[in-house]
Order: sequence, then structure tokens, then C-alpha cells
Amino acid sequence: MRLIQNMTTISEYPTPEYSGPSRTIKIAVIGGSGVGKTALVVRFLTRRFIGDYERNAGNLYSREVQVDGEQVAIQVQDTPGAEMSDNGISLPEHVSCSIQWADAVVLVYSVTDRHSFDLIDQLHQLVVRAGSGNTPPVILLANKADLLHLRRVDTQQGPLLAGALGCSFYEVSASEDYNQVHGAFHRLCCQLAKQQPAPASNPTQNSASTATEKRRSPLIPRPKSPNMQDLKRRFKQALSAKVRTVTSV
Ligand SMILES: Nc1nc2c(ncn2[C@@H]2O[C@H](COP(=O)(O)OP(=O)(O)OP(=O)(O)O)[C@@H](O)[C@H]2O)c(=O)[nH]1
Repeated sequence: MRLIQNMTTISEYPTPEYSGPSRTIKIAVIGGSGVGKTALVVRFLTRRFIGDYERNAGNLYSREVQVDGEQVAIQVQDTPGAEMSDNGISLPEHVSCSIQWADAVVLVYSVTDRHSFDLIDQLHQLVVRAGSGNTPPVILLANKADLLHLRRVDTQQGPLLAGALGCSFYEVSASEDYNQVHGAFHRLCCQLAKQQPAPASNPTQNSASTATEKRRSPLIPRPKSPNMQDLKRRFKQALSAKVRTVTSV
């Protein structure tokens, strides 16, 4: 339960009376199904790894972190997995909303899943189109690097693709290495913080979001609210699975 206490999910955006950090950074995590989006987000925000698997409909997580000495609120939108269909990419509506909402985007594929890698180019195009000339910072994460025997995407292909898309690349393992995952997200936050300096005059004004508002339609719905119960249930399942394993040894 300590895990839950360290991380909050939120149901509302900060209001004008919000008295927390002066800046909120909004990150959308998108990619194919089962590539480890939830595992990465939870790893980044709590240091823990979720070993069970359940499709998610998209949860919004929030946490305060230090970025270059400044206390910053981070909101991370985990999104449902995109799929490739006969007519091209099949994208839950929620994903498009999240792209519009975000100050920055994390594109994820799994090195064990060739299809998830093939989706990246199209997902990046969606991000570019949504930005209409003001593309947000994007990083590309290749996850599940620990599964060497299941690798389906060569190590050189990720950096090549990232170079072509003009974004940073990180090969990580959510299950094995917290530092890799944290480093990737943290550098993205630093990049955003540098691009959008904190407001001096009005501490309740959110500068990162102000810049993002310019490319957002007022009609874009908010990303889906979090489902804390769902997360708690998954942790309980994971814990009871571990207890079963220990007692059966
Ligand atoms: N070995 C290994 N397994 C991982 C890693 N990251 C995630 N997984 C596992 O991969 C499965 C899918 O992870 P999720 O985080 O649920 O993936 P997702 O992208 O959120 O999936 P959707 O909700 O379907 O979109 C889970 O069983 C995770 O435990 C990793 O780095 N290494």
C-alpha cells in the first residue's frame, strides 16, 4: 500500500486556486498494446514494477518531482494500446485526446514485438499533425530490453528511427532497470522545463500548459479520469501472486 501512497491519481486538472508547484508538465504515453506503457509509467512514478498484465483503458497519474531544483507537478496519461488494422492504424479516441492534451509525448514499442515498432512512424505522424506546426517534444522508448531471447527489433533500428523522426531514443527495461526509465522521463521533463521557463509573476499560472493551450482546441475532451480502484486491484493481484509463489517453494 506504500506504493499507492507515493503516487496519486487525479480526477481534475489543477484549478486557479491550486496552491502546489508553479508548473505542471503533462506527458502522454502512447504505443501498441502490451508494450509496457503502464509498467513504464508506474516504474517512473513509484520505482515499482507491475508484473501482471491487464489491458488498460487509460489512466492519468500525478506526482510531484524535482526538475532542475524546481518542484514540478507531473501528470502522466497512460493510454490504451494502438493496433494496426487493414485500413491503417486503429486508434482509441482516448489516444487522440491525450496527444492534444499533452506537453510532451513518449512513444513506446517493445523490442519483442515487431508490429509495435512498425506503428511508431504512424503514431509520430499523428503527434505532428495534432501539433499543427507546433510539435511537442517526443521521445522514443524501446522497452523490454531484458528479453534478449525474444528480441524482434534489432538494436540499431530504434536509434535510426528516432533519428529520422528527430527525437531522442532510449532502450529500457521497465522490469529490470528503474534508472533507465527514470532517466528517460526525467530528461524529457528537463527539456520541457528549459523550453518553457516557470512563470515569475503569477505562481499559479502553468507555463508549460499555457504554451500547449495554443495548439489545443477548446472542444477537445479531457483525457479519461484515473481508475484508482483498478490500480489497487492490480497491485493486490500481483502481491497475492508473489505470496503464492513464496509459500509454494
Ligand atoms: N520482461 C519484461 N516484461 C515487461 C516489461 N515491461 C512490461 N512488461 C510486461 O509486459 C506486459 C504488458 O505490460 P503493460 O504495462 O500492461 O503494457 P501496456 O502497454 O500498458 O498494455 P495495454 O494496456 O494492452 O496497452 C505485463 O505483463 C508486464 O509485466 C519489461 O521491461 N520486461
